[in-house]
Amino acid sequence: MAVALRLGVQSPRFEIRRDSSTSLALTSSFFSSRISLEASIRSFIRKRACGRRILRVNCERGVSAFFKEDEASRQREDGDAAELSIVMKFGGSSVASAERMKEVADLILSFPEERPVIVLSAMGKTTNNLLLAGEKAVCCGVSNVSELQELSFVKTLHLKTVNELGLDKSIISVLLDELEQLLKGIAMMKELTLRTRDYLVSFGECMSTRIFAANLNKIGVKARQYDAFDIGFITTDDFTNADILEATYPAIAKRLHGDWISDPAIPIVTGFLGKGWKSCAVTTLGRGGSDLTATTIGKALGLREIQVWKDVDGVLTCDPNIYPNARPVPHLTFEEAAELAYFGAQVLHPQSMRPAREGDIPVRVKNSYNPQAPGTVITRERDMSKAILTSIVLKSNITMLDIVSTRMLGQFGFLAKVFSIFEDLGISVDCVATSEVSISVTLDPSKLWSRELIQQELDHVVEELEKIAVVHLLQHRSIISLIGNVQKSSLILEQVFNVLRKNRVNVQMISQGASKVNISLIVNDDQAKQCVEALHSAFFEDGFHSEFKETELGDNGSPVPSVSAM
Ligand SMILES: Nc1ncnc2c1ncn2[C@@H]1O[C@H](COP(=O)(O)OP(=O)(O)O)[C@@H](O)[C@H]1O
Ligand SMILES: N[C@@H](CC(=O)OP(=O)(O)O)C(=O)O
Repeated sequence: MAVALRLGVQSPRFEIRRDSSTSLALTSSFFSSRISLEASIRSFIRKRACGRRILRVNCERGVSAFFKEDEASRQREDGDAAELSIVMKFGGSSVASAERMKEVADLILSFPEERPVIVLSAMGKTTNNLLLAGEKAVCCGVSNVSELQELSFVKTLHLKTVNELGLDKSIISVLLDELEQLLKGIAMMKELTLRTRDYLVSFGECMSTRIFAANLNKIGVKARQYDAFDIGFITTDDFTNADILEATYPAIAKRLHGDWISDPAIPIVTGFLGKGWKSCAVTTLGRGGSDLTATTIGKALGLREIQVWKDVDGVLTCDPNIYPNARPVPHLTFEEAAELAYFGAQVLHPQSMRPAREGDIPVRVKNSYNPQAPGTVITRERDMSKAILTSIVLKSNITMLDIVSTRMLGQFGFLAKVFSIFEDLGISVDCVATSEVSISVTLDPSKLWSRELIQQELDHVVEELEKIAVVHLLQHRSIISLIGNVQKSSLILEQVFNVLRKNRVNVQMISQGASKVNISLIVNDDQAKQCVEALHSAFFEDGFHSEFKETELGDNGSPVPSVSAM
């Protein structure tokens, strides 16, 4: 039996067949007559409920019917009304010029079977230049704003791109004028607040997306530009480091999905930006926040995959700027990727894994300069049986505090008191090592990403802690985080200490993350780079896995057949 639902001219055609591969929840009396059904339908709406796709068909006289669909039958039977399938995020390095914008457009079109949502960052180094222009505007005087080198850079880059793509400069000229006005306002006020800073950097993403969408339309691919702050990205009012609020998910799903159904066009969304729920002002999600925009859209729309396109062949075994021999890591779990990002790997925004993990949507990290490279796939689980070390992350310029209780051994409540001081002062802690009477902690240098832990704040912490303990403040330290299989921690640590001993490096603190994917070592800043190089060579280049192939014993004491460093 085939039941065809044909909707009016404003709605796309929709047809459902009742066969073995389609599960429909219908009441037979309702579908007794195909003719009356065709006549009675007014509208339909697709949504997700309990992890399933539901089609709600609204008929005359308020009658509604609900259909449960499986993905395969929906794809097959719903050709022209197919839903958005993936999100593709391109970072600043991927869209740094007109040439790059063309290449990215070609790249998107090389996946004709996909119906992507595109998220873009600002072009190249635009964000940094806008921030510098803002800082200089504070003290340069209103009449000198137009001459600011950074403003000229931003103007020239965008106008040149528009020109080279053969687009009308009116798509960005209003924004460029507004930007200059804003900088003059900053110069007049002699002040750059965090709120103004967010508004200032938002011009980068607003311009890149307008240019990209206009270019797609010019080459005949229908695209629609969106400013994230206008379509439901609702955030906290923590300017420069805002958090996405739950209300965002239904709001952006409704807007993007609704527009797509009524008039399909590739959505081009500004990364990094949101709207504060109380202030209604533009907010940003922290540096590199476009990754988070992409994963948020992925979860909101229940997409099949989230792709983040970078300028490297995926997540690498370490930062290629620290050690050029780094290699791509083929597979990571959400946990590993989150830990890696949190402990300083610039490649992913620290919060970006959360929506992907909650929606259980795979994230693929790819290279827009080398699309053939397989990249890194990040999923909920992976086969850890052969995994030892996955990646090494270095975070420098860390402050460490050694806090020793002045009270007797056995005094309870010491840890609680120490942490309540951090809480009161709003200071977040990275690594912790404790004994009954002493505690060592490292302090997050980027604290909330926006302001450095300034000396004044450090002095304040020490002053408070000295009321209950003897405190040693140790600066210029580095955290080397070893992301991997902590089930194999003895093996990892044995190798680590061999390497460090050979290199005459003393570890000052060691901490094993509760997440079970991270061992952190604290060393002096001036020894850190050399340590990372030596550790990378030992784990990824010097036949570490084959060496252990022969000797390593499994959990039950029997030899482990083979091990690999990834
Ligand atoms: N472990 C790592 N793996 C890959 N890239 C890393 C790693 N650590 C740091 N990076 C740096 O991150 C950069 C890619 O991230 P990012 O600058 O955010 O790209 P985009 O601006 O294109 O989104 C790389 O060019 C590389 O220098
Ligand atoms: N443009 C913003 C947001 C961003 O995500 O950039 P990128 O994807 O180029 O790291 C920044 O520079 O922080």
